[in-house]
Amino acid sequence: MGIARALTIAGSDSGGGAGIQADLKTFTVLGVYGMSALTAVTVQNTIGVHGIYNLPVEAVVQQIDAVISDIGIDAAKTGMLSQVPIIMAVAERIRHYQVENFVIDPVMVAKGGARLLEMEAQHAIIKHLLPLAKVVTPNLPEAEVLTGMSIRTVDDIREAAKRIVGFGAKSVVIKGGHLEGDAIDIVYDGDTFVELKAPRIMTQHTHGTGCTFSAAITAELAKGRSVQEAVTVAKEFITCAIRDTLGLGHGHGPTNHWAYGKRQG
Ligand SMILES: Nc1ncnc2c1ncn2[C@@H]1O[C@H](COP(=O)(O)OP(=O)(O)O)[C@@H](O)[C@H]1O
Ligand SMILES: Cc1ncc(COP(=O)(O)O)c(N)n1
Repeated sequence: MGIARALTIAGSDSGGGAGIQADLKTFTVLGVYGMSALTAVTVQNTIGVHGIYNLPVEAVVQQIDAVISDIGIDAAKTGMLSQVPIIMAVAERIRHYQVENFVIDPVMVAKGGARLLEMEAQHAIIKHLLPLAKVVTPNLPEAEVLTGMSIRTVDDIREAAKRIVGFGAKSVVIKGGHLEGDAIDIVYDGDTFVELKAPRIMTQHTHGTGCTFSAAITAELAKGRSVQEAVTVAKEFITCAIRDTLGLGHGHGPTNHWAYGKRQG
């Protein structure tokens, strides 16, 4: 068996903390060969999103075809998808190649408030993409948009998880990064609920946490791990990355993608 291979279909973050850059760094640290299909170029740093240039849908499809037909993949994930035609095309290619280990991070809005997905594209994610997902990783606001619910309590989170699995995703991780108290994520596979719990780290450097977390899940699935094993490693990975801060930039800085590898010795 050769090296595990993973593809990220996402936007570029020039600041290097989120998007394609976070995904490729995470794949690398976890020992997985990373490839990318770029959907958009963002002009971004730790202060905010200063510009967005979407790529033509053909460019996205051609990148996916080029790497899968030649190098092959063991898992794929999506991040920023921007527009309905890109979502439709990605869904079609994932179905065509029968990608089983498919992780969707339903990125909608950057931490600073800039929209990374058009409003009308939210429904396209539900209809075309979620039924293909092995794991979908919404944060709380994204889970609210996907379900149309307002989520306040743990019972609400469980109800939202059931609805999202009802859309056809095999499993869901609803991330509690936006709550107060411990950083608790709820995993649901249509059968059982599992809590991933870590202490909340007081820091403003959480740019790219969602990208990094979903990339770690993807990397572990690419190695043949189960969903439960993959989310457990990913939680450890993101907790280390937030804790061992790099302190870069003047705003919301990136996490430290090397921290987990150092921890392993
Ligand atoms: N301050 C924090 N301390 C510890 N864990 C955190 C913190 N902020 C986010 N996390 C964790 O990081 C992961 C990504 O969550 P979140 O930040 O909610 O995603 P997103 O970037 O999509 O908004 C989750 O596992 C969440 O619990
Ligand atoms: C290109 C790109 N993709 C995704 C995010 C979301 O980042 P976060 O993980 O902080 O929500 C981002 N800011 N930029």
